[in-house]
Amino acid sequence: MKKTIINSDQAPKPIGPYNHSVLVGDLLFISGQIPFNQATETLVTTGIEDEAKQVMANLKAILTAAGMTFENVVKATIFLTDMNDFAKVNEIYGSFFQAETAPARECIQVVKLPRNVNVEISMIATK
Ligand SMILES: C=C(N)C(=O)O
Repeated sequence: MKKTIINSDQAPKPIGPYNHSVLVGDLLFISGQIPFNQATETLVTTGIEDEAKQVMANLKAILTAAGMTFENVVKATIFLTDMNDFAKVNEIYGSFFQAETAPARECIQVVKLPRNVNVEISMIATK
């Protein structure tokens, strides 16, 4: 099995022993992204919509580094600290996909996320 590590300098530096993404065959496994803005080196704390937008921007940067787009995404996992944010996050997340071809997905409420953020999203994409 050949693993190719793909990182992006436009996405937040990993905060643990992981890489932004790992390509195995045609599958790209993208680590969960939190709302950290690498350009300003700050966490986005201005509300769940802004957090979700930053997470999607980080995911886009990693997809771009791998030569992919959101069109390539086949699976997503959304972690929320408050399921009451579901509708707001859905609206932002949904703006990146066509409903007919949107990836498979699950959405899970968790007690806590790294750096006390309110949303984290991981993805799997394919060439
Ligand atoms: C933010 C992460 N993806 C992590 O800590 O694993």
